[in-house]
Formats: sequence, structure tokens, C-alpha cells
Amino acid sequence: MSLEVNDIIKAFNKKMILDKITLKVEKGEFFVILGPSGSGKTTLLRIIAGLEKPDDGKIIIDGKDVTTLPSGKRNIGMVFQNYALYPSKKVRENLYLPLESVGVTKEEAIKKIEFISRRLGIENLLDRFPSELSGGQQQRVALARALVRTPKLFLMDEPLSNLDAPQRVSARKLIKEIQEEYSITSIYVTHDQTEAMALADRMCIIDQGKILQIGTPEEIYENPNSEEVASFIGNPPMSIIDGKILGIDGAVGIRAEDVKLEGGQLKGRVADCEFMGDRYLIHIHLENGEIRAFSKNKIKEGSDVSFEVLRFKQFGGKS
Ligand SMILES: Nc1ncnc2c1ncn2[C@@H]1O[C@H](COP(=O)(O)OP(=O)(O)OP(=O)(O)O)[C@@H](O)[C@H]1O
Repeated sequence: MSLEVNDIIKAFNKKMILDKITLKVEKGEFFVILGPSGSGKTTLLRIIAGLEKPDDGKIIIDGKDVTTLPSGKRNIGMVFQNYALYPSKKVRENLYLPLESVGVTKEEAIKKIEFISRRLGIENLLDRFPSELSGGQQQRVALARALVRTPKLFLMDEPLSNLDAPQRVSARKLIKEIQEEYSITSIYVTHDQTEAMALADRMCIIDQGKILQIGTPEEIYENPNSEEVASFIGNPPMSIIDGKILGIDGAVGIRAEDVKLEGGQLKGRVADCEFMGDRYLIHIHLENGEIRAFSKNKIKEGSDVSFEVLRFKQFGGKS
């Protein structure tokens, strides 16, 4: 199933929330919408799902305009932050209902429920009510419920937010595996760039209701098209500083891995040294800003360091 979002506009109380959003997701693609809190991600996903009406623009699924089609008729699976399981029904029934509604036989349904429950590690929870589950368990059940009938279009809004770090990594892997196995066109909303990078075939960065950039994670990491994107992507993101120190007009973005400590012409003072496990992240205070670098060794705060910039990205300015 392919999806086109064409010039979507949405305002709440006269405040523009989505400002002409246009994007295209190919059949079988895993597309991530990444942006800070309040940027309009959930609103966009709700419009794609048919849970919210746009003020203008079109949603096209497989070439068909579905802008006015009710959510139930769009053949999509959804997992939202509030998982909305049926509270009066046990997990098994929660998983059975979506299958029943598409006419799957009882035997086939049992097999599918068993399979997906095993994959998501919820096979021991099938006879419990949602109120008897932790937030993370409810989230896994919600994922299972959305996946059990292998939807053609799968919409996820921060579906792993209640899982702890190891569970997140394994659930992430599982979502990707199932998505690839069944070639489910998927749209995944998150504010977590690590998650976005790990999952996306392609992704977009959205901020204040506008798309800043669309591309593969590699393209966006390597070639952010603006200071906004550059200061959002990467761990840590690029340091944005005045290019003057490199003899360049305008702002430049520099990744920590592209700064070589010791022996360069440039000088600064260590403002902070953070332990990252396999190395240290050094914050270097410059006359006109701050730059980050990695170091194998701990460096004392307040020490003077020299460094060299191996690679940078120029933003604006005259070249
Ligand atoms: N029903 C509504 N009525 C009024 N304002 C709304 C409504 N829904 C969302 N908003 C506003 O729209 C903006 C975008 O909200 P949205 O939930 O789409 O952002 P988000 O990027 O998903 O944020 P988060 O990551 O925090 O969930 C916010 O300022 C929010 O307050």
C-alpha cells in the first residue's frame, strides 16, 4: 500500500499546526516522522489514520483519495501512545477481535494469536485483563493487536515509550522484522532520533508543522540541509559555530568525530568531560561558542587543548 500526503493544512484555534505537509511513502517502506514535542507529528498521523480532518489537502492511499473516508474503512493498523485496549476483555479476546472483524476462521485465529504472542513475549498474559498488565505489557499487547491481522498500512505513534531500554531494542527489532517479512508499509512517529535512525528506510524531520528535510537516515546524518536539522540529528548533534575560526563565512556544523584533539592549530578550553562508556565527550569552550570532540582519555575541566577540524558542513554565508 502506498501513501501520499498532499499539502495538508491543519490549525487548532487559529494556530497553524501543520503547514502544507507533503510526503510520499512507497509500498513496503518504513517511514519515520521525527520531530520535537509539539511539532505536529501526532496530528499528522491522526489525519493519515482518518481520526482527524485536515483543513485542506489530500490523503491518497494506493492512488485513491481517502481524505473523507472514515478510519475504519482505510485498512490500517494503528498503535498510539494510549493503547486503548478493551478493558473488559482479556488479552486473548483483544487479539481475537481484529481477526474476527475480517472473517478469519477460529483455528486460523488461534494460530495467529499464538504466533504473534510468542514473537512479542506476551504468551503468558493471554488470560489476563488489561488492568492486570504493566504499561510496557499493555504496549506489547497493543502492538500484537495491530499486527495480528497483518495490516497493509501500519501507523505507530511512539509505540515503545513505556518499554525499558532492553525491551525497546528487542521490540524495535521485532517490529522491523515483521514489517519486512510481510512488507507492511509503515509510518512511525517518534521524537527519539536513535529509534528513527535504527528503523527508518526513509524519514522526515518535522518542526513547528513544517517538514525540514526528507531522506534516508544516512543522507540526513551526512548532509543535513539546515542548522535546525544539524542540531537535532546525531549523538551528540553537530556543534554549530561561527565559521570564522576556520576562515569561513557563515555558520558551520561540526561532528564530534570530525574533531581531532592534540596537535592542531585551533585552541580552546575544556568546559566539561562526559564519560560515554567507550570514550569521553569533551565540550571545548571557544572564544565564540562551543565545540564537542571525542577523546579516548579523560581530560580535566579547565585544561587548554588544541585541535583540528577534519570535516565540516557549511550553512549559509558566502562561499
Ligand atoms: N485537539 C487539539 N486541540 C487544540 N490543540 C491541539 C489539539 N491537538 C493537538 N494540539 C496542539 O497541536 C500541537 C501539535 O501537537 P501534536 O500532538 O501533533 O505534536 P507532537 O509532535 O505529536 O508532540 P508530542 O511528541 O509531544 O506528542 C501542540 O501545540 C498541541 O497542543
